[in-house]
Amino acid sequence: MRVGTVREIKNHEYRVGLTPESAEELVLNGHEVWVETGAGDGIGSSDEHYVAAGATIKATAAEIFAECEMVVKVKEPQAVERAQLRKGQILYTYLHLAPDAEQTADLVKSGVTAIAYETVTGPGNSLPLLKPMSQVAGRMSIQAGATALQKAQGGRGVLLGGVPGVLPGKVVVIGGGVVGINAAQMAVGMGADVTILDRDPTVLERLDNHFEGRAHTLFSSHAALAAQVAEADLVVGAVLIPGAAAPKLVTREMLSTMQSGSVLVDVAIDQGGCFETSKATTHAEPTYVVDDIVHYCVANMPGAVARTSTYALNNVTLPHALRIANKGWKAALKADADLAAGLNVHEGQVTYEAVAHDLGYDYVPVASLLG
Ligand SMILES: NC(=O)C1=CN([C@@H]2O[C@H](COP(=O)(O)OP(=O)(O)OC[C@H]3O[C@@H](n4cnc5c(N)ncnc54)[C@H](O)[C@@H]3O)[C@@H](O)[C@H]2O)C=CC1
Ligand SMILES: CC(=O)C(=O)O
Ligand SMILES: [Mg+2]
Repeated sequence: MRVGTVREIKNHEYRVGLTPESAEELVLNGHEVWVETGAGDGIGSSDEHYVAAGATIKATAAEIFAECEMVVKVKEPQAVERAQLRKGQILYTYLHLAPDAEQTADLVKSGVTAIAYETVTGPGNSLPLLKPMSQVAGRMSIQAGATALQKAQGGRGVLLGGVPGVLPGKVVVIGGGVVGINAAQMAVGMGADVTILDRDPTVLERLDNHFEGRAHTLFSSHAALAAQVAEADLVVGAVLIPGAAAPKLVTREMLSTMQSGSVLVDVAIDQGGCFETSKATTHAEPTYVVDDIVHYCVANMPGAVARTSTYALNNVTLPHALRIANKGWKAALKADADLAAGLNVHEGQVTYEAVAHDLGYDYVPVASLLG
């Protein structure tokens, strides 16, 4: 199969779909790999690195979209990229379709076979292709929040760890999954006062055991959440209902109960965000203020630490990319129900139930396409 990867064009996105090492593995499996010139610059991998791995460098993304049977990316295709997708082509990348009607409509129209990293499953309902980026974003959320809390950034001037004789800042993490535990880990490490809310008793128990008293856990009722948010210096939004738009848990009304200059970091923004006042921002302009509360809502946080993130991402995406390239998408999905869960759109049909439900498309189960 001819597999291609392009330079990412989302704002300040420096990751790349295939590292030179991944390109080499595809080549060793008998595939042809095309790479857009400069695609690896953001991770310190030059065109020469890719050539040494056996890949062919192409001058434009257009050649790759036109000629490759599978395009491996990181972020959802932008409008100019979507216009180049076509029937018979596989797109393998993050998509986050449920909150993105425009992208979904374009993918449906294009006829492309789109496999979303974020809905590929693993043992015990895990999301192994989302996990490493959630680890990165969870850890970064506290760095981002701590920076935003500084006065010059519009924050209320609180140092999360406090100092001897002054109380630490209060961090509230909503959602205790992968993002949540990594955020809490960083906040605890800085010496903040940390509370994690979740609705899943198993998750709460796991967190309680993990932190051994260094973080509090709390069932995420509306009332408990409202009370915690009112007292927080930093709130991290880390909920997920797989594939679906995030529930709006922090309302605009709740902002008025918070202290001026407090900070909201909405990591769940890629699924639409879990604060009513969230709107996606970019690394170039990561924050904005609503009702005196600083909002940080960057949808591609891991892009800022592109080298760490690209290698972490390739570790989990490459094995499936190899299976798809070796067997073809249909046989690969038929052989692996976890990979089949990644198919979101195929030849104009929406094959992921939560996306179909949220955006009003007919739902076509993947199994019905595999024969
Ligand atoms: N902005 C960015 O750059 C990135 C964003 N993400 C996003 O972060 C979000 C979280 O991802 P993960 O931690 O991997 O998901 P996860 O599935 O590991 O954890 C989500 C948690 O939310 C909990 N939850 C669901 N409803 C809740 C409610 N009403 N109150 C409290 N908790 C609730 C679930 O029980 C679960 O424990 C996802 O939307 C993911 O796409 C991930 C990586 C990068
Ligand atoms: C998960 C995601 O949206 C990202 O890594 O950018
Ligand atoms: Mg997005």
